[in-house]
Amino acid sequence: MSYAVKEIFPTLQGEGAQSGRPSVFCRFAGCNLWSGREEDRAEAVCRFCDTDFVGMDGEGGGRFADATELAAAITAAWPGGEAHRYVVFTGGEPLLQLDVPLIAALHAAGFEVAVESNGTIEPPEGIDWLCVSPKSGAPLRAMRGDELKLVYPQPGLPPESVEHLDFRHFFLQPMDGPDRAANTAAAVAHCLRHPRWRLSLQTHKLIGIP
Ligand SMILES: C[S@@+](CC[C@H](N)C(=O)[O-])C[C@H]1O[C@@H](n2cnc3c(N)ncnc32)[C@H](O)[C@@H]1O
Ligand SMILES: Nc1nc2[nH]cc(C(=O)O)c2c(=O)[nH]1
Ligand code: SF4
Ligand SMILES: [Mg+2]
Repeated sequence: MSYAVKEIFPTLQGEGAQSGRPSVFCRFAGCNLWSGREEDRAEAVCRFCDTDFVGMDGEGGGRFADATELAAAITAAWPGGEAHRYVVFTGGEPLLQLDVPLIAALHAAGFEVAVESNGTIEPPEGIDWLCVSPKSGAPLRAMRGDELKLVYPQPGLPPESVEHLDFRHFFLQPMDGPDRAANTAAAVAHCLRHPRWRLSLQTHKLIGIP
């Protein structure tokens, strides 16, 4: 299978339990919950997205013919040595494209493989770190994983509705946008009253890195 990639870049994981970890981000093009076009946002299932995942025109983006070719590009973007290699597949929705051959090619190159998913698609075998971020109005099919990262608040998707699921970590991430300050205060208040939940800040935005 070939892969449509928006961008590939090294940075620190900004969110969740792996926050601060050196990573290569591979952002796939396309999502099943929004076209990515501003004129479609108001009618989309997911309306608060902070990301441009349209096209293949970003840094290191393009069409990759097979798993070997994409794994080589990700390896070339890794800034460190042979140890602690970590790739984060995101998007858009990475589980529209991530498959067993690509995971195998990255394992062969010495990477741990992490995924940021909206949870609507059953994940392939072999993912080392699965972050699921459910979306109100979308079916949730990935009901276990390493971290559940709920963008907060989402009308129709209260934390209580997902906190029984089989995850090691539960995070509330304040919804960025015009109400970010109020959303952050509300998330802090919820965590204090419901200590199963911890706060995830988008730390890359705070320090101005990608
Ligand atoms: C751009 S999404 C891509 C991965 C996947 N489609 C998903 O939604 O999980 C990456 C992460 O950013 C989160 N996110 C998107 N828009 C956000 C916003 N406005 N505020 C806070 N987090 C946001 C998502 O919930 C997800 O955890
Ligand atoms: N630094 C950094 N950390 C991130 N964690 C999840 C991100 C994403 O867009 O999936 C993201 C991102 O875009 N940048
Ligand atoms: S599911 Fe993820 S990539 Fe798709 S629109 Fe929502 S936040 Fe953006
Ligand atoms: Mg992001």
